[in-house]
Formats: sequence, structure tokens, C-alpha cells
Amino acid sequence: MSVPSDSNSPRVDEAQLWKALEGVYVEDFDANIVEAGIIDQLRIDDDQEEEKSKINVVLKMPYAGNSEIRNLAQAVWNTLYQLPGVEALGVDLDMEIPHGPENKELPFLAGVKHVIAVASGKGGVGKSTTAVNIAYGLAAEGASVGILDADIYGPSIPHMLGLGDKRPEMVDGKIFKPLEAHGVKAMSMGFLVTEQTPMVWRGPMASGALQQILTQTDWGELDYLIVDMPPGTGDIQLTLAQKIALSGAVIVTTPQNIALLDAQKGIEMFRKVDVPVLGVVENMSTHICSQCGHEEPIFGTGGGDRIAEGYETRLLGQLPLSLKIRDQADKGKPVVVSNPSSEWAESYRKVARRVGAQVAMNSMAASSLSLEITDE
Ligand SMILES: Nc1ncnc2c1ncn2[C@@H]1O[C@H](COP(=O)(O)OP(=O)(O)OP(=O)(O)O)[C@@H](O)[C@H]1O
Repeated sequence: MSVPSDSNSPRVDEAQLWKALEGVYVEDFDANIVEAGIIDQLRIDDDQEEEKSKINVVLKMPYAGNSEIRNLAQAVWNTLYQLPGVEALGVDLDMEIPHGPENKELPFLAGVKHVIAVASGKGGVGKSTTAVNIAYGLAAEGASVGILDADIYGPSIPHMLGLGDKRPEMVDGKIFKPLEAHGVKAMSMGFLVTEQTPMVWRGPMASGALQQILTQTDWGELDYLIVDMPPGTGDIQLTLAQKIALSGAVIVTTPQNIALLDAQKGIEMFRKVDVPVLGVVENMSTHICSQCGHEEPIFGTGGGDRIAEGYETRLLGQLPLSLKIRDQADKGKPVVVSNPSSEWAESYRKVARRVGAQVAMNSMAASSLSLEITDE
């Protein structure tokens, strides 16, 4: 994009440009474009003789935000073009998801930039459905993504992704090659047990099985690995938080009080083990009758908001109780893949972008903190 020049305009100063850019709001970050770290370069090329300036801006998305980058470029262009003295303007676009910040105590998972846990205090609130749709939302926004089903008690991801009875290949008898479904890599702890494995064995073997899957899967290069946790706050959650560096956790809840109480326990547990809570997804927020359009908040209203506010975290999104969401998951093609232009897919993509944005924000805060410490 560029604008023609007018040689009688006054010259621009850089501080004025930065100030103006602070007026460009990025919803995914709930912050302005400068705070969001999206302005990678801002250059003023002055032509002294002709007294005119060309502004060059490079926007670099630090998260999976393909569907937003053009809107942002347009907003930047509109904002700067209005300023006196801006006669020629170039806006370049790029996306590069940086690796999570260094963690001195815990190793990263090889090849994976961010591991994100999706958890719920209570069972049956739609955690797995949310996890797969966040994974596909991130992929739709331009990231390379994997999903790990860590729910040894009720592994449902293979079914939701339409993988049927497929099993991952083993290389050299010890490394798993994840399966792939609709462009996302997938592994499940369910692959390590059979339907006949008794429930009572699954508990003690769960942490060992998780460790095995974490250390023996060749994910290749991933921007995000989404881990669908079992419900509750047990051994699996602790093993994950204590064995590898997690970029954060997303808490899924329904708006009813009983689910909220359990969601709070989930938030507190992650905080105790120093895993940042990225936000809350309120699932089954409301039901819209497919016959008459009547809207009914079956599980109550405002619960996700209250919990997000109470714990100073973000409400990442609200998903309705929808036949389409349930039906597509049961058919092995999550709604983001099967109905990509539907309102539900758009809602999940928004949640996914916000998850990516929050992770980017936290990484940025951590690296500026470590710079400060190094300076001292
Ligand atoms: N927004 C929604 N609208 C309609 N159905 C939904 C929605 N979210 C989840 N479901 C359905 O609710 C059921 C439970 O969802 P899911 O398996 O994702 O929950 P979960 O919290 O992971 O359960 P578990 O505790 O067993 O792991 C599934 O049949 C799923 O299709």
C-alpha cells in the first residue's frame, strides 16, 4: 500500500507516529497495536531536498492471527495517512510466532513453541470439544498445531477427529509418529490403553503414560500443542505442569454455579504451580431453539464473566449450546473444519486468536523482565 506524495507538507516526527499508532486497538490483545508488540519496524525516510517523508511500517503478528492482519494493516494505514507530513506510506505484513520464554527449571518439548493445557474443574462441560476447536481455530489462523489427548479416563479426541481405530506408527520401537486429522497432528493417551484396561489401573499408570507420550512423540515443528486434560485437579495436571514448560492453561466452564466452583479450583491449581491462566471459555452459555429462535440461558448467565473478573483473567469467549457443535464433533469433523464460515467457527477462531495473543503477551512480558534483570 502506498500514497502519492505532496511536496508542500510539513515533516513528520517519529514520536508523533508512535503516539498515533497507540490509537489502533487490537481486540485479540485487548490492547493497542504498540503494546501488543505488532509494530516490528517504523522507519521514516526523509528526502531533505524535496522536504518530504516516506513512512515504512512492518507489522509482524506474534500470534496466529491471519484473519486480522489485513484489518490491522488498513487501520494503521488510515491512522498514519491522516497525519500532517505523511506523504508516502508503505505497510508490510508478516507473521512469526516466537518461542515461549526461557524457563530455567523446566525443559521445552522439542520442536514445540507453546504447550497449552485446556482444563476444566468439572467433567462434561465441553472441555474436549473446546480443545479441538481451539486447535483447529489456531490452524485456520495460520499456525502449525498438534493436539494431545491426555484424558486417560475418557479419551475422546480420536473419535472427535474421525480417527476411528487408527493407531500411531512407532519408529525404532520407541518414538510415536502422531496421526494427522484435517491438518492437525494428534496423539492420545487412549492409544496406550485398550477398552479392556481396567479403570483402577489407569490412575496409577496415568502419570507414567503421560510422561512416555510427552518424551516419545515426534511432533516435528509446532507453533502450538493443545493438551486436552482430564477433568479435575489430579496427578495428570501436576505431571504436565512439573515436567515441561507450559505457556498457559485455558479453563472451560459452563455458567452454572457448581461448574464455576470447580473451575475456580482449576485456576488456583495452575496458579500454584506457576502456570499462567490464559483465560476462561464459557461453554453452553445459552441455548437458541432451532425451531423458534427463542434464547434460553439453561445453565444461568454471566458465570464466565464473574470468574474471569474475580481472578483477573480474560473471558476468552462464550459458546452456545448448539446442536451443530455436538453433531459435528460426534461425526469426527469439528465445527471449525466442517462449517468454517459459520458463526460457531468464527467464535472458536476468536477464542483461538485470543489464546495465541495472550501467550504472545505473556512471552513479551517475560522477555522484557529478563532484559531488565540482565541490565541490573
Ligand atoms: N457448545 C456445545 N453445544 C452442544 N453440545 C456440546 C457443546 N460442547 C460440548 N458439547 C457436547 O457435550 C458432550 C460433552 O462434551 P466434551 O466431551 O467436550 O466434554 P468434556 O468436558 O471434555 O467431558 P469429559 O469430562 O468427559 O472429558 C459431548 O457430547 C459434546 O459434543
